[in-house]
Amino acid sequence: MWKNFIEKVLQSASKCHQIHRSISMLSPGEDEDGLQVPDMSLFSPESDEISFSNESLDMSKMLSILDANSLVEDSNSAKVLGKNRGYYGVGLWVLASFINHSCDPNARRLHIGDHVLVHASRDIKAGEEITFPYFDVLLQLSNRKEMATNWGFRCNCKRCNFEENMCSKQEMREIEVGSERGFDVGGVVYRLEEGMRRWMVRGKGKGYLRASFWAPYSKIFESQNLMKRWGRRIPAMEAVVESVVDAVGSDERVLKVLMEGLKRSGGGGVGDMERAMKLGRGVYGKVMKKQALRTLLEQCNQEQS
Ligand SMILES: C[S@@+](CC[C@H](N)C(=O)[O-])C[C@H]1O[C@@H](n2cnc3c(N)ncnc32)[C@H](O)[C@@H]1O
Repeated sequence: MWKNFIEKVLQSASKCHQIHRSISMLSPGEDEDGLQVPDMSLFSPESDEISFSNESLDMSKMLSILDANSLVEDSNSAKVLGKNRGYYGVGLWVLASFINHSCDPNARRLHIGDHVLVHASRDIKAGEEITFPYFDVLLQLSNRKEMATNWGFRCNCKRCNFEENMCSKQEMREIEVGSERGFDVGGVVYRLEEGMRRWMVRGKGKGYLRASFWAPYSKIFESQNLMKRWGRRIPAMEAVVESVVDAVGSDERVLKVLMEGLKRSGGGGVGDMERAMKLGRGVYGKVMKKQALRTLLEQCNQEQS
């Protein structure tokens, strides 16, 4: 699929000046300091006239650009999954290509047919850079660093910097190793919560670390036995979910744990549902996808008529 995709894009770029020009504006994944901010008019529908290109393509630049900017129909980007994976779909969306990665993202993307919608996953301040995750951010710092390194960059977001400081603590490293082994998830969560209390980690910092150790937290919340065994020594699921969503935005996996927990505890009343809807406001499921697709199609029809 990757090969077909590359061939199609190169063919379109060699035929159409507009396509060639807009792809050439994208980052080849390195030496970004020399890149110019493109004029927004390049992306306006008026500049969409087809004009034939007779410029020859700089193949190696084009390939680097496609490598650094192509997305797959998944939360991961093509570069993270590897070119030889059987994707369900892979594409290049020029405007979305200007969005950088952050482990503390404020947006998500949703693929609908051939369209990609980028939507806020939490409140965004005026002037704040829009970022979405290129890879799973519910992972601990060392794993995220590895993925960013594979991509060819170092994430310098608020969360990574905060965790970099925390991870210099010997105890934190032990918690990381415990989490990687995956045997004693209760012990990992208990040690982390105790550590955060002693190190006086509050607010977003707590959410960042809980997001990084989401795997052990979710294993406990999904198991009645573990919940019984650890009881009050670990925080309530609702409090953990709330802090994770507040720190890194909504995620289907976090909401799933919340909904299943509410069902088990006999919750799920109107108040619970309202809270769950509020926490899940950055996640759109199949129904929303269908509605968005319908709206897109209606708009396309209106433009054509
Ligand atoms: C899809 S482009 C993103 C937009 C690009 N930065 C630009 O200015 O056009 C992907 C490339 O951006 C850079 N990048 C993305 N997120 C980054 C981050 N958090 N820190 C540093 N570089 C990043 C990497 O070089 C990556 O290969």
